[in-house]
Amino acid sequence: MSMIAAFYGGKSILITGATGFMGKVLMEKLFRTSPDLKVIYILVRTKAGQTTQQRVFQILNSKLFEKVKEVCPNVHEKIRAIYADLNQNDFAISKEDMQELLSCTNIIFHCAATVRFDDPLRHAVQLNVTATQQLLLMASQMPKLEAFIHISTAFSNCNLKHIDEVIYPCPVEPKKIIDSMEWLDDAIIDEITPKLIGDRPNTYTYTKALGEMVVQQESGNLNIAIIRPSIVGATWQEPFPGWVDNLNGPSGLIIAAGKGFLRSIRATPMAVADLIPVDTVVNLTLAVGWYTAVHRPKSTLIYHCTSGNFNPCNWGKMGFQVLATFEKVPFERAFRRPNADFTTNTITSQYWNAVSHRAPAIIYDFYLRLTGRKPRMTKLMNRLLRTVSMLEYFVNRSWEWSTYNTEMLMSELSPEDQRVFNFDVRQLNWLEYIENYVLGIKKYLLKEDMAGIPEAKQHLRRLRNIHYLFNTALFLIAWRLLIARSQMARNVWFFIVSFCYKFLSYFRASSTLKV
Ligand SMILES: CCCCCCCCCCCCCCCCCC(=O)SCCNC(=O)CCNC(=O)[C@H](O)C(C)(C)COP(=O)(O)OP(=O)(O)OC[C@H]1O[C@@H](n2cnc3c(N)ncnc32)[C@H](O)[C@@H]1OP(=O)(O)O
Ligand SMILES: NC(=O)C1=CN([C@@H]2O[C@H](COP(=O)(O)OP(=O)(O)OC[C@H]3O[C@@H](n4cnc5c(N)ncnc54)[C@H](OP(=O)(O)O)[C@@H]3O)[C@@H](O)[C@H]2O)C=CC1
Repeated sequence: MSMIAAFYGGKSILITGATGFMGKVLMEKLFRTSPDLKVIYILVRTKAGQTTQQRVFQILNSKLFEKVKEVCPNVHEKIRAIYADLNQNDFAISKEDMQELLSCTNIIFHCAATVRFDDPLRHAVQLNVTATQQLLLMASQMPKLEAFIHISTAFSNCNLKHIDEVIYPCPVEPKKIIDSMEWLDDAIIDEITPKLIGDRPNTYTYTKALGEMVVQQESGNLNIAIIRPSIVGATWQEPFPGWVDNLNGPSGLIIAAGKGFLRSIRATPMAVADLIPVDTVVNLTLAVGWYTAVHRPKSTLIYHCTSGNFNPCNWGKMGFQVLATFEKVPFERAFRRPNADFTTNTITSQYWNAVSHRAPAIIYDFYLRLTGRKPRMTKLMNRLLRTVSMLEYFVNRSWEWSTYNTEMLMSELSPEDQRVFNFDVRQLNWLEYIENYVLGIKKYLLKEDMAGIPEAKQHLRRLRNIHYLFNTALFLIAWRLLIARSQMARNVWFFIVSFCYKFLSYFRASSTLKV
């Protein structure tokens, strides 16, 4: 019997960010392994015209939850969606709901965050710092609370090369930052943002670091742990391989490459691609929840959920395997044939951006205009290149994360728990994982049918022929222009033609002799 699964039985669990990528997998695993848990409270806001109930209904009826429905048929009754907006005071939770949360919650998993790299500082602080502070305040009023698990990121201190399982202070206290957001206007905040984030690349990593400081400062008597995952990718094993439902991390770029939009990227092939499957993160999170509640460590423990020091994969290997998978299972209606060149040189990268990205977009838009349609490719390409430029920071560096606490926890688990809540990435086969990841993107994100693969392959063959034709035409035109202008080019041309003529004559003569 799994001790961790048994621990969550009968518990009331509060999850923030349950509608997000990680939150959904966390809920799924909890229901599947501990179907006798009492209730999962989730804080949900309304979005895209959907009520909180409709959002929950949609999640429970998704493919991800198919196994859960077999193990826990009454899952609908065990999930309690509470309307909440983490941007509002007291999260805009009603008095009755708040009362229930305060009096019943046993465990909190705080996953909600804004993960956008370019969020204005005010918004990122509100969600990643102030909301964390408010949740801690709520937690301190929960008499039955056993553990508070905060999800941060391994990149919260990405300005350092070696990162230990400790909280590193930021120069300005989070409380001061929170206060200043109340009275500074947006223009001034924008002006001071680069100074505040310092050598971090964006507001996301900076505010996640501030969030950790808040957790440390406001922990009081709470039993707290922090989890720092690296780049979270599709599921490795559970509930099935390759599940993914958003464009964050590498997923968006894999689509862009598979559809032939992204053909080159400024990335260091030997830099470590510190990907971590989402089910691995969830298994570690649940194990940490159990350990923190049962063993009550004296201080706040931080757990790095990374792959680099256990089983490293680099961007070159990843890119190669992604392309190899496109050969077997191409995406439908590609714009160009998939091909991704990694370059470390800024000038080469700019050259490829002009030749492989902007020029084809301009030509295609010209074609759209000619055929009476609205041009759109240049706009799309500009957005893609902006996205790529924001991710470049992470594909040109390697980090070392110490994993003492994660390894300690692994050794504390029973063999059964090590199996059911496996977070040992040494067992992960990267080539298989990346192939499943690409397949998962095709199935669950792009919703493409596997039956369409022959047609997609046919389409790629057509694109290859167009590519050859286009290059030949371009070469002939360039050559013709050169011949018209340069005596040297004419001489070379006559030399080649006469050489070919002599070769053919010799070949004809020798074949006549044989007869
Ligand atoms: C063979 C090749 C293989 C290549 C593999 C190489 C992979 C390298 C990947 C490196 C990843 C490194 C991630 C590091 C993560 C740090 C860890 C964390 O904690 S961080 C936690 C993880 N957090 C993140 O990863 C957040 C990253 N994302 C962002 O911060 C923002 O989306 C944005 C600033 C990039 C764009 O903002 P903005 O312009 O305002 O626009 P919107 O947001 O509204 O979207 C615009 C359009 O772009 C689309 N799209 C969206 N995302 C991506 C993507 N990743 N990619 C591509 N496309 C993407 C989106 O669908 C939309 O399309 P459409 O509707 O117009 O057709
Ligand atoms: N994905 C990754 O690569 C990594 C993620 N992490 C961390 O893991 C955690 C989960 O990330 P992930 O699941 O990928 O992120 P998602 O963007 O998929 O999910 C974010 C969640 O936060 C919720 N949320 C955002 N704003 C509000 C708000 N104002 N009120 C209520 N809820 C809100 C979202 O709700 P809604 O659906 O309504 O928008 C959603 O449920 C985050 O803390 C992130 O920093 C760490 C490392 C890597």
